Amino acid sequence: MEKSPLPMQNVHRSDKNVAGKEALVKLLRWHFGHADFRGKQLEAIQAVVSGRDCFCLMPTGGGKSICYQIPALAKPGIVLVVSPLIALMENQVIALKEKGIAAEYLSSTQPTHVKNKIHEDLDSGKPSVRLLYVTPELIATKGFMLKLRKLHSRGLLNLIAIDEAHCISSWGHDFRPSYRQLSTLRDSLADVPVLALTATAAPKVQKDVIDSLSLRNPLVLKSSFNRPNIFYEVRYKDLLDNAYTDLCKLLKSCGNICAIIYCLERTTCDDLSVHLSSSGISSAAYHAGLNSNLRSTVLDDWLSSKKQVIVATVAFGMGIDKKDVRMVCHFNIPKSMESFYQESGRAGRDQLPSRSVLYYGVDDRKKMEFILRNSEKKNSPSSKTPISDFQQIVTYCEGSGCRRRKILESFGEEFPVQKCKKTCDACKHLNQVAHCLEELMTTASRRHNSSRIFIASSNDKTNEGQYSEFWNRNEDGSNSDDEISDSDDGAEAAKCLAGPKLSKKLGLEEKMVLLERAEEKYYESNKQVKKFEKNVISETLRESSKKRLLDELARVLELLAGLEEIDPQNASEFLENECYRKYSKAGKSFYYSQIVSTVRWLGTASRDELMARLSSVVTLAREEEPSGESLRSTEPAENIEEEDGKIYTAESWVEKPTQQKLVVSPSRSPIRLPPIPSFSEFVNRRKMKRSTSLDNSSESFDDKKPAKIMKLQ
Ligand SMILES: Nc1ncnc2c1ncn2[C@@H]1O[C@H](COP(=O)(O)OP(=O)(O)OP(=O)(O)O)[C@@H](O)[C@H]1O
Ligand SMILES: [Mg+2]
Repeated sequence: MEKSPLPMQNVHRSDKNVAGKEALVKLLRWHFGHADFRGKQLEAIQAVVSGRDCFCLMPTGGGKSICYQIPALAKPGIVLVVSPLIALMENQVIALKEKGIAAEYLSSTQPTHVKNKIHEDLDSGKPSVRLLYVTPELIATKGFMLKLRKLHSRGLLNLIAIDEAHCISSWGHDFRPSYRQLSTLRDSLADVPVLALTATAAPKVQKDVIDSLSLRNPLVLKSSFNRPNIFYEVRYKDLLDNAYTDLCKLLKSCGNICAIIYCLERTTCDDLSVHLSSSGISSAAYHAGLNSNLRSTVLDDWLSSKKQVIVATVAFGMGIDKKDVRMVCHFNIPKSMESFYQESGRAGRDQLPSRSVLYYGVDDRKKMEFILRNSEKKNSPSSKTPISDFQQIVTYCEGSGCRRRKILESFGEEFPVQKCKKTCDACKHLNQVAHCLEELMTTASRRHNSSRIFIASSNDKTNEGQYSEFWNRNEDGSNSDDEISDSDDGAEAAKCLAGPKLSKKLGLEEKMVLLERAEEKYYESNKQVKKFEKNVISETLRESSKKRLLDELARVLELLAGLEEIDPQNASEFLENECYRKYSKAGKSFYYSQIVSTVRWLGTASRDELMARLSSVVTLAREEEPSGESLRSTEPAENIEEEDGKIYTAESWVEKPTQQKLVVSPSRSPIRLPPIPSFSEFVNRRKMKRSTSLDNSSESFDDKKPAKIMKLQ
């Protein structure tokens, strides 16, 4: 739809009019339909329109885009917008075009003829484009910089807006090295005003951004980071019978809402999504482990409200502009207050009442500490200290007192508690939260003594007992910090959002090459004695795994009263032995993944499923130890099935529970071991499985229980 040019002609009459409130409000109403400016929008616009640099700190969803979109309409010429994600650029350009505003973006993903057309327009004496979105990489090219200089020399470069400016800072949560190259802008285009926009409130990031972009006497605008429409709440996993069930109930109690659930690991996303779907909640998993087509479908379904709940890693992040997200839930503790704020801030962009729920667990905390300490060790001492950032979010969860205040204080903003107006659990249910914290202390110390804690201690020097799915991926050569930030996923997500046409083949092939190399490396390094020793499943590890299973079993049996026939000690040994039998050859990564899956299964298994799987232990408790004869005749069927190419997971046991009463002593069973797949076999199976599920995904994504696979990528 083309808008009449009337309001623009009005404001172009004189410079005074250009920066005048009345004229700017007119543009806002005319083009965007908003009644008035919000927060500091007007100040930012007036500053840049009158030629001053500006640093604009506004919360997520605060309306930063308007701060450079209105200047593009207020003055002739072009506003150059630097954006970190193609998806972000594309979304904004589409939205602007729908409003009749001439906007374009330039990226390597566009067809050449489209790019050529934009360049022709820029080279013409009177370009029609008002907002040009580009990547930081393009700015760094000589050719494009030359073009900008030409535009500038013709008086056509109005403003340079750096969106998501925190990406320039290594202190920021989304550091992009390519943003560093933007520092050359000031040298080349000295007198073009620069507007830096971010929702990252940390003072060190702010300073870094201002210094890196060489902003001159910038107008620094900071809006309050308070999001009054979000209710903040923490739930304590250690005090819940089952966090999955709790989340399910919570979502159901809210009706058919649109929600995001953030998880640390891809497997949790898959698991949780299956669990929610089986409980009748329309949900889908989203993470970097899915191929780009599937991610695109999941995202489209969620954006169009076909799916209500998206269960994602932090790959699902920047640039997601869905206004009616009513709940953001962190199923695992995030790595910093900054991340938490950004992610929870995706709720309630329409300013309507929304919720942030964080499920806090002591195990999760220890796991994250472990990962962060590892990444701290890898980084140089001068870089950021993730552990100290992490402490803030731990205090948010473990401390009493207003949650909102804790968030705002961590950003250096003072916030009197009475202003919270009972919009966090700690202010609304003071006694209840205090009671939970007390109980948490007792439970945590009891559990610590019983050594059930997942990662024994973050300061522990030994490797034993510190294995998580993250640890597995580390072992396979991946970078744990990448896993937390899923930093590559940003670009992947961008490609995915920008359209299925974008290099999907390339991604897969590249991935395959990398995986094959990883496989070669794996076997090569396996030749080394040291590495081999590292991969051996030690007795200590087996003991700690048994304990972990025992603790979970004891908890489950207490919950499901009436299962006295199952002796937890025997049962935990049986389950551990199952894992050992299957994966002793493959090494501790495989073995431990299986233990983790089994523990997870125990947490969700029904009475019948438990009885079916542990039937041999039940019998064992009542029967005499069998003779060697009977051992051979009772080989379990599920192992034979697995040789037919099934993926070896705890879930495959769950889906096909044996009805046979196995009268076997687990430690003496002559059961045939399933073949251990090579790395590429494993990956190929995954690939085949995915493409099959992709074929069926449109009609039956929900109905299918995706087979759980071990984390190797
Ligand atoms: N003055 C205004 N009045 C009403 N709505 C507004 C106003 N300014 C912006 N909005 C709306 O607020 C929403 C968020 O705007 P925008 O995407 O610019 O936020 P942002 O600050 O860039 O957030 P993020 O940090 O997530 O990128 C949009 O839907 C936009 O239309
Ligand atoms: Mg924005």
